Amino acid sequence: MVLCALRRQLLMSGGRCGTWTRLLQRQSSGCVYSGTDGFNHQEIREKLLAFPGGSIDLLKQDSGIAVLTINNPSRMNAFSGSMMVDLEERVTQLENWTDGKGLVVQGAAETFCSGSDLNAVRAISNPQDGMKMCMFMQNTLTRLLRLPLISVALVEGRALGGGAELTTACDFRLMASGSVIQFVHKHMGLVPGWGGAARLVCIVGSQNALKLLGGAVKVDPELGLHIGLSDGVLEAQQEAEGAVTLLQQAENWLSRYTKGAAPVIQAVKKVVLSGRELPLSDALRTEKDVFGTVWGGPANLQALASKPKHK
Ligand SMILES: CCCC(=O)SCCNC(=O)CCNC(=O)[C@H](O)C(C)(C)COP(=O)(O)OP(=O)(O)OC[C@H]1O[C@@H](n2cnc3c(N)ncnc32)[C@H](O)[C@@H]1OP(=O)(O)O
Repeated sequence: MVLCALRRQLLMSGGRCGTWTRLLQRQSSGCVYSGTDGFNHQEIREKLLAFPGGSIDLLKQDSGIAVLTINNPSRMNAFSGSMMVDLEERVTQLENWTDGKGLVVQGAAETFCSGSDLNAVRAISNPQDGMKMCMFMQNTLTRLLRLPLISVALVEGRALGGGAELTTACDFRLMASGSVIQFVHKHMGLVPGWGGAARLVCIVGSQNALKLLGGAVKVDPELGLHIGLSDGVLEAQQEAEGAVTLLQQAENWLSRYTKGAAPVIQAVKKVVLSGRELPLSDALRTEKDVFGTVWGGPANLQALASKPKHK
């Protein structure tokens, strides 16, 4: 239905073929770039695999909350090329997880992620390869943000450069005390390229985004909360019996939004996503279609049978 609405809208406005094709593809695949943009997925995948190291680990749990771990501790969880490919594969697994409701994205060994692996960056420092890597990561992070799961980045230690961008590809961010999110790109003679600037503007507004990027500002938990980049602060507890780890705290925080049947939670994410990304008339049509998937469904019938009072 969304495709039909888009098609109608573009035909009526005399939309150009390229724009039309791009919009249709974007809606159907979740990706930003495809062959029509000169994006050769296989070619860039092979280039990235030439820079190995680390891994992206996925743990799907019976609770419906999965944990995705950026794992390259000897480089402060910097993204090697093979980790970029790994991330894409983990996102595909999550897209196919019918029982999924939530996702926590964390870094291994008490720090989040220090961005691109600078060794790989040095080796592919020509603009053509840089843009290919950037398209690959934009596609993957856009698909991550569009997952029908409610996601939260658990930021411990540092989230720098591409690591800061990764936090913006989650629905929420929780910062541990002492943690820092910093878009250090300016200090590297760069701007964000993994979609982090566009997403940051949506999260904190253009004024704050300009300050954060222009000043490469270190965002601590207090500033994060103040500008709306962070949705909560977590305190690490001394290791002892009954102590709750930061990951458990993040899962508890998320569970208030993931309580309930998976199709309903996934539907919640879909209607918010379409409201965020589509023009109003298309978002309304999507909302109607998603509504149709839950109306009269098992969770709806069960709720009706229990004669609820919402006091
Ligand atoms: C579009 C994407 C744009 C980008 O992401 S550009 C990359 C932005 N990130 C950076 O520039 C991070 C540079 N690194 C740093 O500032 C510091 O290493 C950092 C993270 C503050 C940690 O400082 P320290 O606690 O003092 O630890 P350290 O410097 O000794 O680091 C430990 C080992 O990790 C390595 N490392 C950290 N960040 C890395 C990175 N991004 N790529 C490759 N290696 C990285 C670092 O070289 C060191 O390795 P080694 O022990 O010297 O072999």
